[in-house]
Amino acid sequence: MSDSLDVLGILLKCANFAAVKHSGQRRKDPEKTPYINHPIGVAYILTDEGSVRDPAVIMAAILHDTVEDTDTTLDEIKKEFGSNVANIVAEVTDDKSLPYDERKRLQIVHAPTSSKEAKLVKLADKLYNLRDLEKATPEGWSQERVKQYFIWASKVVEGLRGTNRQIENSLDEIFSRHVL
Ligand SMILES: Nc1nc2c(ncn2[C@@H]2O[C@H](COP(=O)(O)OP(=O)(O)O)[C@@H](OP(=O)(O)OP(=O)(O)O)[C@H]2O)c(=O)[nH]1
Ligand SMILES: [Mn+2]
Repeated sequence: MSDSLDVLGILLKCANFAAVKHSGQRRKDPEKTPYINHPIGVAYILTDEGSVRDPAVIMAAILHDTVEDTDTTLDEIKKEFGSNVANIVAEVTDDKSLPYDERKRLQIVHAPTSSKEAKLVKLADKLYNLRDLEKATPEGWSQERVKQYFIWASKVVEGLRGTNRQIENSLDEIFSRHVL
């Protein structure tokens, strides 16, 4: 009982931390959805669709864009949530100082050698973003850019396979509609 309460407490600490860090940020959809909907939704894909129960993976999912997109540092994540969670977040964090094309290329290169925990977060992140892309075109994106994102995401997912059948099946359904 006290163990499960500890997990609940730490998960809500994570959700609160991410909400504070992402506050003020919006998604690129026409409704300008609060950004926090994305990390919460990625974590929910893992529990609800992927049947993932590892708290470190769920915590990393909630935190997965804080270092990339806010002033959060990996040291801060390590201090608040431990090195296990911080290491997963590090694996799913792009180096924003690199040019766009290089960042995108490195995701394809690094996918196959990622840890299982990082692969799970990456799979759920891609599934969430591809579902968003099917719903609405992000502000300022051309149809060609949308098409290229589907193709690029399918290449990243190639390197993440053999990790979670349910999530991979959902991704394959999307790719069958968009990637020839
Ligand atoms: N589809 C979609 N994406 C949106 C929306 N609003 C924000 N995003 C974010 O945009 C990112 C994809 O856009 P890009 O231009 O390719 O990437 P960039 O932000 O790294 O420059 C995703 O980042 P990410 O989560 O770090 O993932 P990834 O693309 O790096 O895998 C996604 O979360 C939206 O309305 N729809
Ligand atoms: Mn993300």
